[in-house]
Amino acid sequence: MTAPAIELVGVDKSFGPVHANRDINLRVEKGTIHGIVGENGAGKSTLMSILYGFYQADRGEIRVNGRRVRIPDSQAAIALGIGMVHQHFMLVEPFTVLENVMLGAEGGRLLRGGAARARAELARLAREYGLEVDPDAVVGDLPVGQQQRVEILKALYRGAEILILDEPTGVLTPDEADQLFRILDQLRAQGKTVLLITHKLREIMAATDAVSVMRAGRMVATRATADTSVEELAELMVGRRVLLRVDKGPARPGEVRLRVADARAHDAQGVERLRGVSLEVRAGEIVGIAGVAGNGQSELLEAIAGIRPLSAGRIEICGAPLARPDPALARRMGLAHVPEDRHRMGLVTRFPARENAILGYHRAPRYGNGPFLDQGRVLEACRELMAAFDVRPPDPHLKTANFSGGNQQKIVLAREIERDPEVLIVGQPTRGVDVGAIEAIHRRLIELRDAGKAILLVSVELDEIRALSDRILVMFDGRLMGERDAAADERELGLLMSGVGAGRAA
Ligand SMILES: Nc1ncnc2c1ncn2[C@@H]1O[C@H](COP(=O)(O)OP(=O)(O)OP(=O)(O)O)[C@@H](O)[C@H]1O
Repeated sequence: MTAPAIELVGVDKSFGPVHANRDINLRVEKGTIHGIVGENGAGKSTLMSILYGFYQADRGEIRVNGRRVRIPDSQAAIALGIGMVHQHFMLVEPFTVLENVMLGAEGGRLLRGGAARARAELARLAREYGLEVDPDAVVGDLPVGQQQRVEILKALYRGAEILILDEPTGVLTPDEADQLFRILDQLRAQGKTVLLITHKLREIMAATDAVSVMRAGRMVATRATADTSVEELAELMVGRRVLLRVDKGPARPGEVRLRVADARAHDAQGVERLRGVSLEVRAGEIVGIAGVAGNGQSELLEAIAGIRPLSAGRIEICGAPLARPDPALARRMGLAHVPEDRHRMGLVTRFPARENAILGYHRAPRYGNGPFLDQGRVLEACRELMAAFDVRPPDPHLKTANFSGGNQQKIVLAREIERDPEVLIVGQPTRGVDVGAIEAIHRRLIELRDAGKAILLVSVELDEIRALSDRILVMFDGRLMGERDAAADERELGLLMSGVGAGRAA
């Protein structure tokens, strides 16, 4: 019998009082795709970071291909044939694909071969694994799906036999995700081993051979994928049954609270991203915007939030025009905004959680009088938010960067949602969030709707749009392609999302 590609025995890791990995045993067979699932903060990224040499385990043994190894840093991991595709890509944007792939690769290899050899090797890898990318393209100009291919190519170029992918589809369009899974299949067919971390249980069911479940730092189960189900995995992760559907009654829409009239906006390069968008959201309804990422949804949210200026058109919040692009003004008019990209906009990760919990709201009277914050009140508010959204650990003093990805997302959601806004605009509310937390977030959004709030939801997850929305608008190429109700046929929505179909929304 061949030795497993990876074997962990009794791996343990703490960060101060946080026991992130507890006595982990794991066996990953060679030539398989092995999924790792678990709630936010369960310890998945920590475990992968130990394998990639970012962190050192406090105790335990790592075996690669049957041999006991030490992995003091990422160079050592690479030398052992372990490659990592990060959630946030580690590419140098102004450099070309070829330069990025060569960058930091073993010096000797470059000297012997030079760029021509690297180019030939890149072409071979691209052919073998279906990883086509233009070697001379500037990485910053590529769509995320292609940037991710560059990350994979970089790992393969360094001789990776074992690839770790941490939530690789979070930022991908459905089409890009399909392509990624085809690439993973090819990698497996060539004998490579893939470790896949994802919150999307459907991906686990479709793509993996085996799946291991983590809960509160422990490895609680490993199953052959064929022998398990989404329901069982969800229950193993969360420790209770999870409602995978949202229950909601009919909407009772009231007054118009958000109006966008013929909005046009450009990006930094001068390209028109919003090409005359008009929509209304009433009190007591959720309007969902479906669409493949990059069709103007982000620009629409930013314009409404007062972050991006309009080149034409108008935005009204609670009956009054938003006079100028100013996020603080939009907030005072009754708007709350959960941005799509929490790293770029929602959080300052080097601040402790308590500061992020009031970010943008620090002038509110409840946090003190005049220019001085009442730290006691800030702490109390932060603790309340953390409890309402089950942020783990519920420690207001912890640096935000040290929360797991999903828990960072919960901090932003809690801050924006619990301010009692009249209008809530939310981008990708459950990206990177575990099934149990998705259930809670969805329930909260429906409660807010039923309490008479107007909610505009942007999500690339069609399931999420269909589960929550009372009306669905489909966005394509900076325009709204049509309006459908929540019972709309998935295929029809899919066609509208790809720009096919008529019936422009009012
Ligand atoms: N550098 C660090 N310092 C302190 N605590 C940390 C650090 N890194 C991680 N943690 C803590 O370790 C625990 C496990 O985090 P980890 O990122 O491994 O979770 P995860 O399962 O990957 O979660 P998610 O699904 O949200 O990405 C969390 O409680 C987290 O706050």
